[in-house]
Amino acid sequence: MATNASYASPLADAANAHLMHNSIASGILARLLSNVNGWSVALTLFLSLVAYDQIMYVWKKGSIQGPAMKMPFIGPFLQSVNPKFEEYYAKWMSGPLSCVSVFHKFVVIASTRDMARKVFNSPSFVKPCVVDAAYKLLRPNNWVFLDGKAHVDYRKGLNGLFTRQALEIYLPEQEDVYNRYFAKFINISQEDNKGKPEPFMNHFRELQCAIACRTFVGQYMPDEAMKKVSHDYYLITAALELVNFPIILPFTKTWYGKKAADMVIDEFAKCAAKSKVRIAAGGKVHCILDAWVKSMVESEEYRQKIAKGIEVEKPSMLVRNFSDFEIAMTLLTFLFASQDATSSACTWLFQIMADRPELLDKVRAENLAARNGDRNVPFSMDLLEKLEFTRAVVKETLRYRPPVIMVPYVAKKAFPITETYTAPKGSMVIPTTYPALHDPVAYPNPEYFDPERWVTGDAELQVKNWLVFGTGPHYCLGQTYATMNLMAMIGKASMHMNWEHQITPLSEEIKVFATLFPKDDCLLAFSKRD
Ligand code: HEM
Repeated sequence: MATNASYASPLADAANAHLMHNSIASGILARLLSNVNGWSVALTLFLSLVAYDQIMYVWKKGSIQGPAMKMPFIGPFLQSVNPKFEEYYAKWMSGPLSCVSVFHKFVVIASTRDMARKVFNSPSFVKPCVVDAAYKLLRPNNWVFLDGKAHVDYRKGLNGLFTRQALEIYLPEQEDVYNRYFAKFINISQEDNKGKPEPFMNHFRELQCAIACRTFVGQYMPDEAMKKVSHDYYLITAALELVNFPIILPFTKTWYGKKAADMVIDEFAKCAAKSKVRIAAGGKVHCILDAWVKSMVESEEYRQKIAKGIEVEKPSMLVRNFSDFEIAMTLLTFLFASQDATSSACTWLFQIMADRPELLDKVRAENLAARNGDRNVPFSMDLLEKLEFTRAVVKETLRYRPPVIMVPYVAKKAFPITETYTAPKGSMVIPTTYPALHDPVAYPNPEYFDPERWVTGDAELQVKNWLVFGTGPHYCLGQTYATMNLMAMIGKASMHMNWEHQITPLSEEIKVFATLFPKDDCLLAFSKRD
């Protein structure tokens, strides 16, 4: 039957319709595809990624200050390669919280004192991340990246290396370095330069590296190795930009930095091996490494006696045994934390004293009086503690030109910094120190260098603003040592040397090389003081 013959079930109809649609669609697709080539696919993909990158940026930025759009992918990467103090300053002034996005990194900057303190004091939300490249250079399993209890426990084992009693032991090594370097400075200025000033920033970097190495590892490191560490450390600093290219490419700054860091770890590991032998043989403690190794030996003896059931007094610092490599990694963090900051403070201190002779005269008079008129009296903690005005000069230098202006942290989870803004998980959150230290309420007339504010003024009471060494669980381990070292340095220099500063239009301008330095690298000429 024709009707029956023509009968088709609804299913069959649907299948036919589907086939028909398919053939139409494949026709359209074929026509579209005939216009598609590799380039248009790549372009579409690229534009989608650009759009995704922008949308994510705008979403993360939320209500805080920052550019409305970001430069696709790289953001202000080129600016961060050569950071300018003025640009940072403008960013801090733009609002209490502001942001940038460089490559995949979203960065939140906490500018005001209270915002900065909030970040420093929120260990349940943030942990230090240093900068990206630091993980690669210092190694990801370095103690400075530990968090929470593991960090507190590790740090407890290091605190004993920086007590007043311990710091006193390291003074003779430091005095020896200052004697040698001051003689060298005079020689450079008088013999090589015939009294003409030259930039001293790099000499100060070498001096501070020598001080650090002698304090950390004493005489275990030969002079030649120390010079190499000082020279190559420059490459480590150069590698640590706020944001680096994500992978280490050969012959880039990070590549050279990594090689230098490996070399420094290797040198420190050799020192650790030597110290273990010497201390085991009953040698005296001369440096931080010796003090640490000694506490390992004492802790081990204690554990063995307790295991045998012998009652003994617990050592003040109970630590486990560390391998030479572990010790070397930790010493590298000390160098990493100290080298740039102390070099910066040292450079400003010499410049500021030269530019303000009336203050240098006061430092001189105080140092001579504390040494009972004999300028050759060696360093001691008693002596340093008498130097009230010298301490004020050092503190004012650290306030006026804080070496560390920003401390990168990373948000471990979404971090509600204010009621209206939450930093997304994984973002870099950076508390700044400069605005708090130049806050006119805490430090009236903040652009004026005034040590008296620490003596007769109330600067000492402004503890909330004193962020030079950070605050919270990661505050600077070396702050007492650093302050004492700078006091010892400038006091001793004032006893034995005169120095002239050639002021240029760039002397008071600030350049950022990890820390702050005068833009002209501080042109000085030293001479012997009779
Ligand atoms: C003028 C010199 C120095 C300045 C301005 C300075 C400043 C700082 C700052 C701002 C922090 C971060 C603190 C935080 O996150 O709350 C820090 C951490 C640290 N500093 Fe210093 N520092 C100086 C010298 C030194 C020296 C000489 C050492 C020597 C060992 C040192 C060892 C450390 C260590 C180990 C940390 C990390 C502490 C931790 O994570 O627990 N610093 N420093």
